[in-house]
Amino acid sequence: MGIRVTSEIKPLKKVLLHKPGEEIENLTPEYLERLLFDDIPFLEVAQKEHDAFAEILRNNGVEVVYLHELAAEVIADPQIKEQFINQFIDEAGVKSEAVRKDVYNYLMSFKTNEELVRKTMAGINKNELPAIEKKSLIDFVDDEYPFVTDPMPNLYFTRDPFASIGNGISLNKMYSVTRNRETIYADYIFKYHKEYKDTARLYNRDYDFHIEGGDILNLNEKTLAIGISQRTEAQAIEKIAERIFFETEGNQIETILAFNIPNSRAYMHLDTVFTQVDYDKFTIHPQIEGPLEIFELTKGEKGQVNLVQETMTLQEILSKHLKCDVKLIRCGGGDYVISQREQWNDGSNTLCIKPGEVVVYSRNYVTNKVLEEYGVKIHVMPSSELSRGRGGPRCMSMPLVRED
Ligand SMILES: NC(=O)NCCC[C@H](N)C(=O)O
Repeated sequence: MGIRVTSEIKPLKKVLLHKPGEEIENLTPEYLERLLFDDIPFLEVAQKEHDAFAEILRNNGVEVVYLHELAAEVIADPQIKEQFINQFIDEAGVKSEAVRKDVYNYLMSFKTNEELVRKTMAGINKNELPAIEKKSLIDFVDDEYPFVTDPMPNLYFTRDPFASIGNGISLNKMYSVTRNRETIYADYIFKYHKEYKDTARLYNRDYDFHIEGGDILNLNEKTLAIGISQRTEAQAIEKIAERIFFETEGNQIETILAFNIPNSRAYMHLDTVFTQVDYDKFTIHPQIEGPLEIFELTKGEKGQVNLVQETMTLQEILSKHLKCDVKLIRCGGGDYVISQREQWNDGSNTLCIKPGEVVVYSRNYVTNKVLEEYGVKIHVMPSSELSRGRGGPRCMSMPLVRED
């Protein structure tokens, strides 16, 4: 079936998740900021919350697939496995030949490929490897840093490393060093997995400019919204526009809307500040109502992308492109303190599983009540630990198939 996603709201059929694992237990206060966390979640509870999320999806007819399982299926081929491990070691920045050999042997020693993949995600502590016989200078220049390969604690935000667009994907170059390593799994899945290897790549991880999946919203089959944000550069949007309009086939996108949003962590991605919950309803961070600077990119003549700059409110721009009178539902209702608090825990980051039905975090109870008042059906998931990573249900899911 491959990838098929042309909307934010049509019935969700298949979704990619990653249940957080030991990578979370490899977070320490010193390195939190670099690893883009604000706190250390309690893994056992985070996993239970994540299972509850997956259960809600399954109970609503969604097939759930896990990142480590797809990656393990790919490396069932011994040659691909060897290539994967070597590339993983390169990208983890392991320099010493002796340590590279140890990491290679260690990863090869796992009984199952799922365990191997999980270990690459979790990070390898120095004390897991045999003490190396020091030969080259680099082996002597030891330091206090505990890891040979860093953990990837943000992997449970499957929304960001790649994004489904029509029947293609954008395999992203991420803003941060830590998250860039996450895209290796999608790289292998979209190169080698029998179900996904023919998927068109509308962007690639080796391109120059950064773009992340949380900034990419499929408004409808003809309109894509992308945030120019802390995580996504304007040049990346121009590049993906060229790929979509001129260099790839099979998508129906006619307009790309580039939303210029503030460059700060509070507005990390476009889906941090608004998500669609029904044909004509969005839940939003109250401070994003605008007027906003928006650029409309369309297919021009002779391989040129046409660009029109507009200043419009969020309500006006969404109504124009969705051809209906869009209602914006404010996170936290109208109250300043509540909206700030619930926005901090991704109150406007919902996962729509069919028009008018969304998965939400329990802790955003004020916003959730407002959603119900607007007639939106909510599926509430527990949220005390997962929310510490600063992402909500949309961030924690990558739709692979939505009904047309
Ligand atoms: N789409 C999203 O907003 N994803 C949340 C990502 C949170 C993660 N800690 C990050 O900073 O990248």
